[in-house]
Amino acid sequence: MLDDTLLADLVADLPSAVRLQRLVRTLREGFRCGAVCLLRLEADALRPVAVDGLAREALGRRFEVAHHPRLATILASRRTTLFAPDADLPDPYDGLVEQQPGQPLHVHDCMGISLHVEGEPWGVLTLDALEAGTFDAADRMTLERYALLVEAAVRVSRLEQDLRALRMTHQEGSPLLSAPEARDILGHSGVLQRLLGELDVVAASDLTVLLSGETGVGKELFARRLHRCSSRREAPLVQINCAALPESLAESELFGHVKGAFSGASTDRAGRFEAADGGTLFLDEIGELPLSIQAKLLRTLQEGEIQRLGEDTPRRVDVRIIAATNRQLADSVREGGFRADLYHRLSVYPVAIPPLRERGSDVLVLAGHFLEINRMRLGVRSLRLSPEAEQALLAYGWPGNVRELEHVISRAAIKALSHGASRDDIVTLMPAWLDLPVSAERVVGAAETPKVLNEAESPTLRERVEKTQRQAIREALESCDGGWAAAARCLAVDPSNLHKLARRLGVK
Ligand SMILES: Nc1ncnc2c1ncn2[C@@H]1O[C@H](COP(=O)(O)OP(=O)(O)OP(=O)(O)O)[C@@H](O)[C@H]1O
Repeated sequence: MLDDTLLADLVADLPSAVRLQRLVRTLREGFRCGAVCLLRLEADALRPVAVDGLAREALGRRFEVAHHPRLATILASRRTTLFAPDADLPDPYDGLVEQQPGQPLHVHDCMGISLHVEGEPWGVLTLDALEAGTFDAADRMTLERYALLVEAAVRVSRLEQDLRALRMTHQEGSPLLSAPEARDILGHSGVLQRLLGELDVVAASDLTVLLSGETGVGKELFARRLHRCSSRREAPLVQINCAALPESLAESELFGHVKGAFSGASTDRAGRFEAADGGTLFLDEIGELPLSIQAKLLRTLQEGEIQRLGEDTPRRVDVRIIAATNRQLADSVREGGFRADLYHRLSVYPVAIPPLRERGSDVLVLAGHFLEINRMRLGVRSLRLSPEAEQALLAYGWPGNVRELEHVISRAAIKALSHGASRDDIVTLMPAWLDLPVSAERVVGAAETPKVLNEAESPTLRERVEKTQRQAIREALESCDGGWAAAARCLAVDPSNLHKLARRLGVK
């Protein structure tokens, strides 16, 4: 019966995340245990990719193999490892297994097996039960048989991913992306996953990207991912925070200087543009750049050349720009604090990163990630959230977004310990430790529910790109008083190409 279900899912046309999720559910039902977790090996850590019976925040955890002897033991063997109920090795899921009222607090039976795909260790599968004696020698053998099916499911999912990446390559004429390894942006919500999909495509395009979003939404992580998924990934990603740049130093920081250019310039020095040559320059907090420097930046973007301070000859640079802002730059343009032409030049491909309160239960996945970091940092056996604390996190509005969540969890863990919680037990964080201000409670409204687009409704990539191109051309024309030559310069494209493109897009 179990074999039939697993085999049917293996050949069914399912998204890979759904296939793996169904697989762990089927195994949990088949083994009648409390929790099943499929973890993928990434460098020195195991990351859950599908769980059933564990708290949702488990998906945000990352278990360093060196700190989890049970997982290390499972990984080291090709056979099933069965831990005796009284084994004194700490269980990574202590406190994370969903419990029925009256069930014991700690996991009692645990077994697991390592998984190998194409001859390489891929990860592990673990099964946990809250009652001692749930697993016996026969289960051990059965798990070994099923491990082959799980490996097959993983291989199918991987092939599907490769195929999708390959299709994208043909459509876009770009090199194969390394997207599967770019996994540092945690979250499973539809709104985030769609954005990441879009980001991986735009990464390969070499377009200038303007990332916008509230403070703490992860703009820097997105910029890093864009670089990592681009053909420039082997070249440097150079970052500069425009808000921390005094006007007097900004020009030399960005473009460099020669000896004697100003008092204190004792040697020639390259600026960030030259440092990023061949790679990406990330201009963080671009909205804070002084107006005088904005003009120089615009010239560089248009001409692909920089001039070191004190030097006459320009130097060519090949740099992709990613800019980020937590301001409404269009408002800054209207108010005169930001140049319209630079704004259009930067927002060739604008990406709005949604605030945390619009990402549904991602807040729990991220909380799991920060709980695991704090568990290790503080040397606690297990750190988890009470159901009430989970509700409080889901209900809060997160004006400081992920950064605020990170601080809230770190603070709560320390408070719990300083109020007497024992490091050797399961430390459960209660709402009081989270200390969330009541004023920022989230108002859940229709606007916050991410709309799930079906295939028919969802615009294709080409439609999205064309829409953005149309908008960029209109805005450039508007700011150049309808002058095509000036608009072409503003967009850094050849005027005849601009005419052709505008005709094709119906702008002309
Ligand atoms: N999806 C995510 N997964 C994991 N960590 C995240 C995620 N988003 C943000 N973070 C973490 O939250 C913190 C804030 O992120 P980041 O500095 O990228 O935000 P930002 O949008 O650039 O903020 P600001 O506008 O204030 O500079 C960082 O520690 C980052 O690693």
